[in-house]
Amino acid sequence: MHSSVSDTAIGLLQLTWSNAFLLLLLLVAHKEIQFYNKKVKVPIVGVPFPGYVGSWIGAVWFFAFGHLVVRKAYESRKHKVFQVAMLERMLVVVTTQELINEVSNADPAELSFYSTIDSDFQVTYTMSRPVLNHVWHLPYIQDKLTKKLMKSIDLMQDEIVNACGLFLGHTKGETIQVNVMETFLDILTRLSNRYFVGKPLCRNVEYIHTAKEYAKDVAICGVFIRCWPDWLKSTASWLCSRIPKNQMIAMKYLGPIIESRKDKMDLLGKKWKDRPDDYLQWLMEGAVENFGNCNDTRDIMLRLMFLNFAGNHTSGETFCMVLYQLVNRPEYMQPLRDEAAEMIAKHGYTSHAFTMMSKIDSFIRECTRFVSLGPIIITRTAKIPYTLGDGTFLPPSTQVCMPHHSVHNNPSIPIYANTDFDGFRFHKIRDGLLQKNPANIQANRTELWTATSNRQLFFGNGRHPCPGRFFASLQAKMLLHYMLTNYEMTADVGSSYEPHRWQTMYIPNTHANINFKRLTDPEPGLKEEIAFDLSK
Ligand code: HEM
Repeated sequence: MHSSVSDTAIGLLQLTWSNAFLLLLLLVAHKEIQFYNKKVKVPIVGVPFPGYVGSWIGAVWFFAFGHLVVRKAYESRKHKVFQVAMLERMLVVVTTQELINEVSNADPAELSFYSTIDSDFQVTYTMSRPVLNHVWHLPYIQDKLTKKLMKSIDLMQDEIVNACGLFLGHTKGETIQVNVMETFLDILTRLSNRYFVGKPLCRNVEYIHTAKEYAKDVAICGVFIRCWPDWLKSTASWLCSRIPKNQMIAMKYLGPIIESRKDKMDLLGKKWKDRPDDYLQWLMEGAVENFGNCNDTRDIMLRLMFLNFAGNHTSGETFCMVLYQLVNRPEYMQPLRDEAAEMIAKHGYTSHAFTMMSKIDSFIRECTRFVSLGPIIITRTAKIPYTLGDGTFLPPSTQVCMPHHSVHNNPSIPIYANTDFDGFRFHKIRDGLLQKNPANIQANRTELWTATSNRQLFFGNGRHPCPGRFFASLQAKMLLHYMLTNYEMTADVGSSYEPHRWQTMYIPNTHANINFKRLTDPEPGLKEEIAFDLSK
């Protein structure tokens, strides 16, 4: 019975009618208990009529048209707080700036981020519970990982040159058409893993495939497992065999590296001068700091895979979303190239030069505002009975979130007054400030993509803003700059660049292609390096 969820779905079709009926009954009973136990007294939107049957119809409707339900309710301005019916639970949405602030900044003992992650991704059955129970790995992301990238951008550049050469072509004049999602998930996973585990593992095809698929498998299995009552979850998780399989593959590669590094740490201690400077090493040293040793190889592997879960698909999907907008708006390409060339001429090929590329930052942020990765964000779970500032009572286990895509398109918020696409919207704000006062050194930091606030929610806000956002931002800018400089990118006339939208997700179109024509000669040694990597 060891098969993936999709295999299982096919297997379920072969079940007898009586078994299928029993399964359906269990699901219905589970939803009924969920619906009545967590009844919140706020208007339900997107349901044809109130009550249990209405919530079922609403849930099916929300599955298909969740983005429209949320947008319509937000734009109607009728409710400060509303709720929507989902297949497995109700979801409360707050809409005012005050309530968005309140929920983002709430005490985690009252409105919890980790309980949401646990319940959405069923962490106990997918990524392993200890990874969430004690998040000692977290500070290494915002602090060490970002700093490492800023001071060693040569590693990122080296990986970008290699990955683009391999996937997008390295012969001058050659045009290659690629499937964007597949290709850029591979590229982004390789780039991040250069800093997570270093070379050569970051170029190992099987490891990168596993690191890339991990997030998708966890997300799909999380949705599948959470539909079942608690007592059936471990049986349900038994059907999600791709996660243990991926963990085994990750262990096959990471286990020996961890063991050999551990031996050196034991042998040489602080005298080990040329120790690797990557996330894996920081994890091992963090384990020693926290527990006196790093003997739990599996726990270290799981934490590294957690980072792959958190960082790869988010970065990959965001980048695809940006590319789709760019090839459909080619008039932005030259101004982006010109600004990048100007900044590099002024500041050298440094992280500072990329910080100063205001137009690229603005363009990326505008794409994420205009398209986005889903209608809602920052979901929190009530750990205790909680009363919101407007008096709305949330029983324990209620999930509450905010409609970021609607907020980012709300014309009554001054920076979004004109909601049409304007790639240089945020650049113009910074430029305006500098025109008024050229000595204003803060101007360059205003309204950056990585900023978080109650009107810029893409990376979260309040207590749990994404700690990987500075890494993701610099990585995306460097990759985009390299592509603009070395390739002509054109839309494929046969492709649709509309995202797939369902329930609370927008996924950049997985079938879309883009044409890449190499404009420059390959970097010295690139052909040989790629040939060598491929021959292994
Ligand atoms: C464009 C890419 C990315 C996007 C859009 C994104 C978005 C987010 C969001 C929305 C949250 C949750 C905020 C909340 O609910 O309050 C989050 C959390 C998180 N992100 Fe990212 N992220 C990205 C890239 C990354 C990368 C590259 C890493 C790691 C290197 C990373 C690591 C994390 C972690 C560990 C958390 C959990 C934070 C915590 O426990 O407090 N993310 N991210």
